[in-house]
Amino acid sequence: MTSDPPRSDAVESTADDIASMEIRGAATIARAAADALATQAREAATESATPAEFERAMRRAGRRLYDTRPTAVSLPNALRYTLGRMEGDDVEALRDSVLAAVSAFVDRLDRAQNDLGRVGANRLRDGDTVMTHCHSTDALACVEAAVEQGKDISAIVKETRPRNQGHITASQLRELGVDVTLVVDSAARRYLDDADHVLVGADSIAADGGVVNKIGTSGLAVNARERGVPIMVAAQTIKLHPDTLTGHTVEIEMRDEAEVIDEASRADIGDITVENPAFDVTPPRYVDAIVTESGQFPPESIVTLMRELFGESADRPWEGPAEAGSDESGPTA
Ligand SMILES: O=C(COP(=O)(O)O)[C@H](O)[C@H](O)COP(=O)(O)O
Repeated sequence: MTSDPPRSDAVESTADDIASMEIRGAATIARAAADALATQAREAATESATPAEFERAMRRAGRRLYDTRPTAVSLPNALRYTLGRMEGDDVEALRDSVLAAVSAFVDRLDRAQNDLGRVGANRLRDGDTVMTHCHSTDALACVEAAVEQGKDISAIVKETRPRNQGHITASQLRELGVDVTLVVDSAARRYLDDADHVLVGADSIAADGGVVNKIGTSGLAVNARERGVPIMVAAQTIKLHPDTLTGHTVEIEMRDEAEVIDEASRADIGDITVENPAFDVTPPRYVDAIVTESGQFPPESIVTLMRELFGESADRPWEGPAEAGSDESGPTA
């Protein structure tokens, strides 16, 4: 029986932080996972006697990161990009290939966010008000670029229960000098009359143009459409979910009920079921534009971009041959 290669502390702590949402948001998760793999590669290079052992250590690390949260496809796409470029005949070459891939991936993330910010900013006019939901660095990049273009932008920020990521958005918008009005989620429809755009990010975008984002996005989009407010989704292309090309659906994470209600209140109420889905799917017909680093797209045409980027299928390089005694046994999907 082969024993498992050691996993870096950086991988363990990054995985724990992603699961507990210390590290959160699709783009930030992708970057953290890539950085953790770089550390794993450096450590595995000193610990592995053979190239096969190195590859196994990397796959095992990838699998640990993959298993943290299921919905943001930026995470498997980060693993795909970095582990998919692992190559070489000896341990040093393998290590260097992973380090080069991580560095290229992180550069790409930075560039993609800046580029999509400029595309999104072109949709915003001087004096516009955006309504936001949750906290999206891609969405904020659009506002930041608009402000840099000298436009005066205001924001109505939904608090985003249960974890109030709207507070992070409000604080970062204030740092940009944007006027912010914070509202509870249920006040969104009332305040849509004051908004010129709904501006949200995405955790995953399906081949049919459906947008998976923080729970509450779909209701906001339906209300916005009814009010005639355009819905703009800011999402770099690592948010495109290649598995949906072959008919797979995106798994929606269900989180702990303790995020919704404390134990004492629950005991007072009596025997109830509490559900806490973290994300929902906004059908493409409610989305006006998906803003990416490659330009803006109507949701229906996102499939073409997805095919260009991924072909017809997506590899899962964190999955290797099943090995006895290992926790990296074959595909689960
Ligand atoms: O839904 C969320 C975050 O959910 P959670 O807080 O549960 O991770 C964000 O809108 C997207 O991840 C996009 O973020 P970004 O644009 O930064 O990738």
